[in-house]
Amino acid sequence: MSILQTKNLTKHFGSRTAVNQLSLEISSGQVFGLLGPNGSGKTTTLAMILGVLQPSAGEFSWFGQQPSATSRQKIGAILEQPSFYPYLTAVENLKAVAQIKNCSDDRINIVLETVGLLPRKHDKFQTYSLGMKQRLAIASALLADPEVLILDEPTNGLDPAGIVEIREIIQKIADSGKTIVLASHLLSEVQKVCSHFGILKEGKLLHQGSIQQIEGEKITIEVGADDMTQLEEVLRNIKGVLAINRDGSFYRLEVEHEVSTSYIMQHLQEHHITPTHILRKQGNLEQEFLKILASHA
Ligand SMILES: Nc1ncnc2c1ncn2[C@@H]1O[C@H](COP(=O)(O)OP(=O)(O)OP(=O)(O)O)[C@@H](O)[C@H]1O
Repeated sequence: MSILQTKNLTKHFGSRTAVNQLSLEISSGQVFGLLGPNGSGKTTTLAMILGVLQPSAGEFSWFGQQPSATSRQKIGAILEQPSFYPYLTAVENLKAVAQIKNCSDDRINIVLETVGLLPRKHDKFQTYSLGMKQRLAIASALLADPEVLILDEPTNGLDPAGIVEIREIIQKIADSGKTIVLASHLLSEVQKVCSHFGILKEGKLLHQGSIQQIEGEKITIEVGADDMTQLEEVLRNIKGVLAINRDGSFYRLEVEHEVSTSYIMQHLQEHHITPTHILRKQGNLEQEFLKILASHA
């Protein structure tokens, strides 16, 4: 089921085009990563689909319908760091949020459990670490039990342990059946947590696809040796090697999935070749990202 569809969504700020004819589709259950460098239009896109910013042109629909107050109620979002009261506890802060959102506060313990803050629920907000503050923000976005959760740079400023915690929480929320849209400039974060992604550059959507498709892509093995001519001859006769391309001091081989480095080594040893370099690489978002950016340079 289509959760969000945008058609030629555009936002101009004066003469600057922050989002340029963005058309994308997000389906139910996806964890969709909107990926792009700083200033590429991620926050502006999220602000438009949340009804915070008026698009200059284009349109979008939520749950297959025109955006409305009812559709907005099914969306939980953290666009900016929410302001919590420093002297209130997590529970007291969430009670205040429930009042503002006009929703019941009977899910407070459930959402605190989801973000791992139950044991600290009676501690004041000001005693929280940055990671805990971010987790409380996610809890507040989940309070009204939304179908969709929207997060802008959820791991910004966190240390590696904090990043892992947020990633696990996002995974848990996704496993519970919610659709998640997150903006990030961190490739590894998007690859680890997202099922689908879109790449924005200067407000334009360059690519939209699934992470699985990238990870299932061709395997490459880099091999170098002192005698590159002899190496090439041997490589050409190895079964499972699909293509050989020279890249500086090594060859980049496209290989079938079962081909391992030890299999290549075995063949090289039979011909008394000792590689100076051998490395197996599976398709990853970084390579794909660079390829896509290069093709739009
Ligand atoms: N209110 C505004 N007025 C003028 N220009 C703006 C405004 N908001 C954003 N912009 C510009 O629009 C472009 C896209 O900004 P946006 O914040 O959407 O990008 P982003 O990908 O979210 O980047 P970041 O990761 O830095 O937040 C930038 O050039 C930015 O300077």
